[in-house]
Amino acid sequence: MKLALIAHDGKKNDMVALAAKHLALLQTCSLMATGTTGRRLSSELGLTVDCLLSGPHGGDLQIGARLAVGEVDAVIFLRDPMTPQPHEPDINALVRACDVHDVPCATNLAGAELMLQAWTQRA
Ligand SMILES: O=C(CO)COP(=O)(O)O
Repeated sequence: MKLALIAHDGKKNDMVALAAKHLALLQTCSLMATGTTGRRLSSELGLTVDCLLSGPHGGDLQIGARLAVGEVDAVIFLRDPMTPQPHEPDINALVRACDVHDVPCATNLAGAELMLQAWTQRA
């Protein structure tokens, strides 16, 4: 599975904990992530992650571009709904691209858990 992982700063600890919980599955995936998220997953969990640009510098758009050409199977995007983001248009573009291309996109922990549990049962 080609999985994109993204977390806003207020959700990065949640992302690391989620990935730690599902480490065995994620080790079988081809992972990409926005820069800071990816570096944390790599350094703290030893995951191999294709780290793109940081979100505010275009990382969401890079993932969206890959998704549009079939290079992303699913997205976990732990957004922080309480903190305004300078690159809100990029975030909306990525979520829209998921809807346009019917790619599953979990934007909170509960949805991400369901997604990863479903993938674990299929694996
Ligand atoms: O801002 C982000 C997504 O919109 C996340 O980017 P980073 O993983 O580089 O912090």
